Amino acid sequence: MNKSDTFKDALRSYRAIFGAVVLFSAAINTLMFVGPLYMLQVYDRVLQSRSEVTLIALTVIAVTMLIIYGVLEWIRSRVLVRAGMQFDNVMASPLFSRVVSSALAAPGAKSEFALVDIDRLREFLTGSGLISLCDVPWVPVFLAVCFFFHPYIGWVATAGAVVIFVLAILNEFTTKKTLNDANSASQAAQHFANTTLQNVEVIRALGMETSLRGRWNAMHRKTLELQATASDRAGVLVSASKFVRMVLQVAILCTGAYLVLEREMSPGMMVAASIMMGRALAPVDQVVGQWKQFIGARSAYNRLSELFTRVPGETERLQLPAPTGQFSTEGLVIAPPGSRNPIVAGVSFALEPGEALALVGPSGAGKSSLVRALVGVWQPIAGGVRLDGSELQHWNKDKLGTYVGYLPQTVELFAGTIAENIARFRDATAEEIVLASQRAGVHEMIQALPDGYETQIGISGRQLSGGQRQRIVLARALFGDPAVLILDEPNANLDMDGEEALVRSLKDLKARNRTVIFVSHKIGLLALSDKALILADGRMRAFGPTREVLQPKAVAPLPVVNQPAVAARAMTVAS
Ligand SMILES: Nc1ncnc2c1ncn2[C@@H]1O[C@H](COP(=O)(O)OP(=O)(O)OP(=O)(O)O)[C@@H](O)[C@H]1O
Repeated sequence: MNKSDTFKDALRSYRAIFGAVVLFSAAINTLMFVGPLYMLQVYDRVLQSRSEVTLIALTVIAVTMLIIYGVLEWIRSRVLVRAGMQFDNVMASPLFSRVVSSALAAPGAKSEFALVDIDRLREFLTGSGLISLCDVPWVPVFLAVCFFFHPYIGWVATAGAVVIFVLAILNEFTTKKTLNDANSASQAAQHFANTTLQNVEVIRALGMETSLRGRWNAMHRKTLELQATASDRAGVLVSASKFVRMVLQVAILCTGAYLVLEREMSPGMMVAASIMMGRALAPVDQVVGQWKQFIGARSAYNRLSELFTRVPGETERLQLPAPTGQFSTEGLVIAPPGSRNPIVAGVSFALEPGEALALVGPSGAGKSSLVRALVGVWQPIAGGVRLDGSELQHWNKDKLGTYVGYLPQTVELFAGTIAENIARFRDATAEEIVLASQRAGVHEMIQALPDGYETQIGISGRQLSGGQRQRIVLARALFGDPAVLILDEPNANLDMDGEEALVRSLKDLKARNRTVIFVSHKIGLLALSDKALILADGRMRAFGPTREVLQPKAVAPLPVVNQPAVAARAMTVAS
């Protein structure tokens, strides 16, 4: 059962409000007749009869109708504002989950722009864009009234509407591709700038600013050039359509005056017809003016629709009992997201609660890739990973995160306080946070900071040292006391104190029957492992009790290139 199947399903909840807006637009457009009718009556009745009473009565009726018109406009805008909020309520959470899943499955797909797309679509649907669209069906009604005044008037107004509409279509054809290209170029430039700015220190230290600025400038200029081309083309057409409208005003009055002279129409009808044609052309004109937003909203809709189709919603899982920590893999084959070329193949092992497994192997052997599959961020292309006998996919994703603690090779912290980072931004008590940091042996270090647990850290915790960050990330992994801990090079940035704290944490985890898997070549840590798995060239070369596996003779024959590296590594750790 899917919580939210597709984007279109989610949009359906917006239908009732959309229906209300259409109804309001219908009432508002009906009240548009007040102006022309008033003119007609004043010219043809009041001026003819010279009756002030009629003028007052007509004016009172017209003003009353216009008050209703004003109130309806006001209610329509309030309804649209609330619709925007409801749209956001329905869409925001499923969209965010899909953006995360999409970024995992296709890291280069710039999925984060979906969050901008949703704003663009909402602004169109709940702003003047939708109002213009709702007014368009009234164009034929206003034109029919023009024909009712006189066929000549009707034809002039229809010709005007057709010319303005053709200009709108031309606008679409001449600017659509360029605007889309400009949009993509702008996204690419923004993505480049975002990723570049994450590495400002390297940029400054290595003197890369000029070359990177040149690259960004080129991308930025391309966007501007495309936007300028589109705006130039659109500008010609928008000016042409304004010119056509002015000419039409003259043409309609000219036709009306001619018909009055010919006694086929009253002067009141001439003025009313001119206003009526203005009403008929206004929505067409607005749509021409809104074209750019419309194209933007339509591309946003298409991209969101594609995202919601490509990334299915989270399937609701049965709540499985908290795991004891049995962890196993069978014939695991792993490829990076979006690829079918295996990086790691043939990994099978089983661990009982309380056992520690060391993953060893030369650089590029596939250890981090294996770890990504073990924590469920990469889906295996064959085989499976089981926690307490159930495939990882069968566990609720959020719950799995609390049962399996993870320390990635690249230490990333999020903007917030140390306490929030350790608590994984969940609601947590101070006791839970302190317990996790005590278990990670980092409580004293945090307390020694001027703001302690409330220390604000930037995106990558810049004011903390590499070792401090790594120890906080270990506390984050230990938060909630997960049954399984998977640590990718947990000692990479640690000093002696940090390593001692890590060894104590691992001993404590084992003593409390937690299952631990870690990547490391440090003898101090390997000594704590019960089992070892040697990975080389993406293949499992050996698995078993650490003492047996890390004897040189236990390593299966390796391809010529990697044999010396792994053998040397195995010799080192075994000595
Ligand atoms: N996202 C990815 N897309 C494509 N190839 C990848 C991806 N991540 C890793 N690889 C490739 O997979 C291989 C194994 O990389 P991995 O990072 O798993 O090795 P490792 O054993 O952890 O190395 P190290 O000890 O240096 O961290 C490498 O050849 C790497 O280029």
